[in-house]
Amino acid sequence: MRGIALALGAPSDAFQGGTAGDPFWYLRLIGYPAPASIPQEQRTDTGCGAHTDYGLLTLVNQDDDICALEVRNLSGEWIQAKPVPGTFVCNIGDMLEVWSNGIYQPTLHRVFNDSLHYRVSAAFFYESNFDAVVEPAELCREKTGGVAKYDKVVYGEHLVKKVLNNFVL
Ligand SMILES: O=C(O)CCC(=O)C(=O)O
Ligand SMILES: [Fe+2]
Repeated sequence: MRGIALALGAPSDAFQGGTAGDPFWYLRLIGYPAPASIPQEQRTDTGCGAHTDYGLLTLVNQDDDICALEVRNLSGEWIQAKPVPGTFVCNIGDMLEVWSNGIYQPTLHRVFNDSLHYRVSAAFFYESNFDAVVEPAELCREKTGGVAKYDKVVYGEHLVKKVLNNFVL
């Protein structure tokens, strides 16, 4: 995050304090059973539907030998994010989009394990403070025509709204 702040022309500690000084981070270990082990009638419910991540930045470590994560490119095509051993997939989150006034765009992604093996991923979500009011930073507004393209968002409210919409409870 320090590198991203510097790249945007901000001080390296721009995400400290009220924005992400007390980050609501979480680490999820996610299991994706192989379809063959799931009863036919439940198969469409498995995996992870298309979404963008909610916070600032996500680091995903996926099984080396199973292609299941797909990302949508700028042409609207779904392409595989093939695992590269020893690396992490890095996803930009919604809060970084708002803060940067759209300079950083979150990538839509989804997961379906179509292999013969159980897939595991470890995803580390680096998020804003739960009660942070995130809005386009002034220097990002200046770089993008001077107008805020996004309304203020309370991160915790955004998180709860998306979780309630993305998961079947
Ligand atoms: O399992 C993966 O590769 C990604 C999971 C994911 O996108 C998420 O939990 O937000
Ligand atoms: Fe995700």
